[in-house]
Amino acid sequence: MSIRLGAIADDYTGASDLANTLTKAGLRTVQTIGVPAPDLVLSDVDAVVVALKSRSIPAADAVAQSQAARDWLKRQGARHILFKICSTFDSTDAGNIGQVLDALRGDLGPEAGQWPVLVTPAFPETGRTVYFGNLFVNGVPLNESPLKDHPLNPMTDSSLVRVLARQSQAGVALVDLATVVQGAEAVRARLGALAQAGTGAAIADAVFERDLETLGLVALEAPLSVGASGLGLGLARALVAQGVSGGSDAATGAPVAGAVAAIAGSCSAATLEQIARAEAIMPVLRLDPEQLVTAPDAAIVAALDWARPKLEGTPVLIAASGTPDQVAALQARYGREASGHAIEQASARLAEGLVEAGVRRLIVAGGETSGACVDRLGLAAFAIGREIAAGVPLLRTVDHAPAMLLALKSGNFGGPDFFAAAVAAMQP
Ligand SMILES: Nc1ncnc2c1ncn2[C@@H]1O[C@H](COP(=O)(O)OP(=O)(O)O)[C@@H](O)[C@H]1O
Ligand SMILES: O=C(O)[C@@H](O)C(=O)COP(=O)(O)O
Repeated sequence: MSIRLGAIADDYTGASDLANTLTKAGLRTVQTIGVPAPDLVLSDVDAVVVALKSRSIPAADAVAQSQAARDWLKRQGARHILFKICSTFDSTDAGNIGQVLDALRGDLGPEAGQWPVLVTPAFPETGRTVYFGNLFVNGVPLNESPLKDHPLNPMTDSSLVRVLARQSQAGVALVDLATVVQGAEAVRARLGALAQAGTGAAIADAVFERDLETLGLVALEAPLSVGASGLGLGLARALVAQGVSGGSDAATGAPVAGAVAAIAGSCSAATLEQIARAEAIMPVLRLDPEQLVTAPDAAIVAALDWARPKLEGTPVLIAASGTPDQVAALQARYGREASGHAIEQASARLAEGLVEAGVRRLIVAGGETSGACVDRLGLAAFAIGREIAAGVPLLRTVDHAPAMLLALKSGNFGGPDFFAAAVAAMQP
């Protein structure tokens, strides 16, 4: 069967966030891990989100993987492709949002000139709004928010027109809120004028969901857009209004028993608070991040020895996460990429060890961390279950024995009691 919407997500938590939004809006949605094998059978599916781990890899690799995902989605019939980026625009001047946008747009050939690509990370449900091209996180300019201290993509400029212009050759302009609130016709007119001027990409302001509905309607008329779950919401609502699906239920299935464990690799302010709160309800092991870099084998053996005897009686949480000062100190000693990569790989090996020890319900906090864990576990696709917190659905493995439930949490998402909520949502 033909799908109507294809999405390429640049990380796994972002993919499940988008899949959650599309499902809630009424599209029957599947999340795949990477470009699916040719034998994956899709039936009764309106939207597919291909999850890549391409946010913090060399731009050329991100481009190649995104093009492969786009080609697969188009073969499934997708007429519109959403490149799902982070609602906090996580990227560096080296990429990868602009470079992937340029490549996907370039592949459109002469058609590209008609369509400046709409770009907006706005996601009001989680406090991300864009005004005059500036991104606000819960009312705080991006460069003053906790994202300024992100271990891999510190965001130090809230002007997305400037940020994207440093990454893209497309020529970047703004569709301002005054235009968006006038409705779809005004946005079309603005994009038409930008196309005439040779502009290839437009950051679109959006503060409320109705702004994203307008943008989704217009974006759907073009082959490509770039945004976070808010734009996904707009696209989904436009499709549902056109009669696509309109009756999706989150996936249910046989209860999954087996031990429950959580791994945290996000160093976001939200996750640090969630870990502290989890200490009141479950055993929490705080790993020594330096040991994870210098002597990971010993650290992993010790952590699994700590966890195994507890798993039968209680969920456990194992956290590498550190404060901005601790992260900065580790990075000064071992380098940003090397320490991030080493800790991700150690987290992935812990996930594998926990599953070998009987864990069937796994919570992971952190996008890159989730990517590393899911890859190590060899999971291919997820059905989308009920929402645990805004942007975080319960995931059920597809075609995987034994069946597992997962929650892949973006570092920034979830309330202070997220771990308790996730454990409760996984109860049979
Ligand atoms: N204590 C630490 N010091 C330095 N880096 C860390 C530490 N703990 C985790 N990391 C790394 O920080 C990065 C967090 O990124 P990610 O998992 O994507 O979280 P988020 O969802 O908050 O962006 C990962 O590369 C992870 O390995
Ligand atoms: O759009 C968002 O904020 C999320 O879907 C997302 O992409 C989060 O990324 P991480 O914080 O790296 O998990």
